[in-house]
Amino acid sequence: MSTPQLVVHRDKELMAQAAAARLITRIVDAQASTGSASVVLTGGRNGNGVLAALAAAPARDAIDWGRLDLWWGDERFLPEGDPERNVTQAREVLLDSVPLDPKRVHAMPASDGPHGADVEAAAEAYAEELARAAGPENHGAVPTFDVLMLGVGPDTHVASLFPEHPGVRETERTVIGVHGSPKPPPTRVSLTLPAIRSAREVWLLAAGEDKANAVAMALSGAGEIQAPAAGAYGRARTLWLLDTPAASQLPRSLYPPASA
Ligand SMILES: O=C1O[C@H](COP(=O)(O)O)[C@@H](O)[C@H](O)[C@H]1O
Repeated sequence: MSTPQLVVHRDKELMAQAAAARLITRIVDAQASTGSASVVLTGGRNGNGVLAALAAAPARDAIDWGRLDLWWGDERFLPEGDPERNVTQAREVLLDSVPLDPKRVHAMPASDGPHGADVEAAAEAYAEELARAAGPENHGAVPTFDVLMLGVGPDTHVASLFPEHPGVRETERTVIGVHGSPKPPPTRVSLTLPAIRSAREVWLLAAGEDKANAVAMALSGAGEIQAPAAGAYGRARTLWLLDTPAASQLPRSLYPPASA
């Protein structure tokens, strides 16, 4: 488990641009040292903000897009192409404009896919896809994720793991079907906390005043059942990327010294 590090940026635009710059560097470094990189994307406003900033960054051309694996932390279980699906939004803001290898874009199943409306079967299929990509060095059922990004909801949810919901208590499976999500749509697919915690680096993204309470709660010792974001950390690094409004309720003792 790595201790959370906080970086606070002036506003959400700068936070997204800085996170995109950081992501480019991380991907290029991973590709230089191992030949490929593996990144887990998040949906939501902040996740899409980072992807839009990445699309606009000239340095994006430093990435070898054909040697990048993309996975998702969660998905809204809706038909293929639905505008509310995280993958649809990611395609629109970035993925359709870069030369990815389609075989390396691991979208979570849609509700009109091979498993139909059976979200448990869809979750199991994604768990199998992850397991197939895992190597002997992974000691587990998921491949090495270089970076796993998570948006933080105003209620402290990450991926589709909601406070006090059954999914946040999962300790065995890597992927679950989520029923009765408090945030629409009610049916979702999500990585679990054990899968999230297998990542090398976990980056939590939160911008805006509506996230301030969640950020303060998750970083002030709340348990992961009440505050799922508190249970999201990486093996080597846990980075909270915030803007000033999202950091506004943090106790001064947690506020990073270099932030303004
Ligand atoms: O529904 C979801 O919400 C969270 C947070 O979204 P935000 O718009 O409040 O930043 C997101 O991380 C997750 O991937 C998504 O499915």
